[in-house]
Amino acid sequence: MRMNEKGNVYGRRCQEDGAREGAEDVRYAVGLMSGTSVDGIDAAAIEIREGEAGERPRIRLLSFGNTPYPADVREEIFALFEPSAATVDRVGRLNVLLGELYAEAALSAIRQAGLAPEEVEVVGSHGQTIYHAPQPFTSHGCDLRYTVQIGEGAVIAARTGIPCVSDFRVADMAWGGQGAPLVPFTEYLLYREPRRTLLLQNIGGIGNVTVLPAACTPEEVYAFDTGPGNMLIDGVVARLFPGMSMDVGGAIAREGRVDAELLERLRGEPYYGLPLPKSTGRELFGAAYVDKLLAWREERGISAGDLAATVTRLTAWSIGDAYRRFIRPKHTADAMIVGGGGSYNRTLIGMLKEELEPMGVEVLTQEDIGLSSDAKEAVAFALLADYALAGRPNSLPGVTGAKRAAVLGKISY
Ligand SMILES: Nc1ncnc2c1ncn2[C@@H]1O[C@H](COP(=O)(O)OP(=O)(O)OP(=O)(O)O)[C@@H](O)[C@H]1O
Ligand SMILES: CC(=O)N[C@H]1[C@@H]2OC[C@@H](O2)[C@@H](O)[C@@H]1O[C@H](C)C(=O)O
Repeated sequence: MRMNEKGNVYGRRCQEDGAREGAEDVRYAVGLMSGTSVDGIDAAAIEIREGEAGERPRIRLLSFGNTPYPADVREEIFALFEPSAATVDRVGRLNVLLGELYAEAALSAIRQAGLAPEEVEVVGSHGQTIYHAPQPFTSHGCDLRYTVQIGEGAVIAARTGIPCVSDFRVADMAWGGQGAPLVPFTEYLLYREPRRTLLLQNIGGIGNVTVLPAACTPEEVYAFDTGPGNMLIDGVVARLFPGMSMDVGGAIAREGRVDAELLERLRGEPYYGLPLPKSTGRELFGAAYVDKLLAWREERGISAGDLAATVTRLTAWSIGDAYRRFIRPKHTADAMIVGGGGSYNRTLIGMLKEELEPMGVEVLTQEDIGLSSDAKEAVAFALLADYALAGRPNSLPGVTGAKRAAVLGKISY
């Protein structure tokens, strides 16, 4: 497991705070996240201290690492995004293989944290989304929606000897919700402030934003997917720059020129205007969308670098557009804190500042506030699992559109 530099820095900060406390008032949990960018397995070991009633829990990151997927596994995941290829036997095989890889990543994070598996109360594993269908369809008089995350929790529990909470999204859908985004529940717990309205923007494969109005109650939080995060940038770079899977630091886009006409066409995507709540994924912004982009590039005769610059600008624009359209009419934000791998794309962050700072929103990254952009979602799934294991509701129905809050996650002992 490659330890993340920021995770180590955070770990050192924790050490400086003093030795970890005894087991009575402290719990340890591990969170595993494999997101839509399919860059591998993020694993975080955290310490949770329960506050007094009404207080927020206090979290410390003890270790964090990202284990890239083996190349053949990554290829198989991408293959299964295509529903006709995702036959039951292929999905079944990958489900148990991912369970094994997730268990290894969890054990590695536990070792790095200096813990023994017996000290860890729960592993929360998001799994790998291979299909997400939040728009309801009707069958036999029932309104149905579905989402598929694989990486068998029973395998994780068996290999680690620790209860595992997995498959979080389906319970929210069972109550009529989008099943996403789920991280806002933890953002409400950990980031809300009495005087400032904050936007927590994740730029992973998909982009999603959480609005935490100053002194908000859980009911006042709202969140939604803004559109592509790094998905189009990665898609274009992988197809046009052999051997590359991302625009490291935003170097390619920095050299390119935005094609105004293509940008205008891309802004017309209906998703951006859809009302809340809403969520999206590779079903819309995946391989078929990148094929379309490459065809338009040919048609307009623009360079590979210009296409990368154009989709980077589109991504920043979609986040600014989401603020203008859905947030500013209700709340004036003081700051946006960006997390996810997109934080490391300096060109994207620069463009995001150009979008938001003229509207008075300061743009910061998780690192700017002393945390880790990489670790944030893995930490969130550790905390969601801690709630699930205790049978405590861990969802925000106002965010997902569900009829009620629920205990999300299935427990494998
Ligand atoms: N140094 C870097 N420079 C530019 N981009 C980077 C860098 N590091 C990571 N990224 C981008 O971040 C992506 C991974 O982000 P992240 O791990 O947050 O996504 P995810 O969790 O898989 O997605 P989601 O949150 O949508 O489920 C990579 O695919 C890449 O595009
Ligand atoms: C179905 C699915 O996996 N959705 C992811 C995806 O990646 C980002 C965005 O789209 C968000 O809605 C969600 O993940 C985060 C972790 C969430 O649920 O908050």
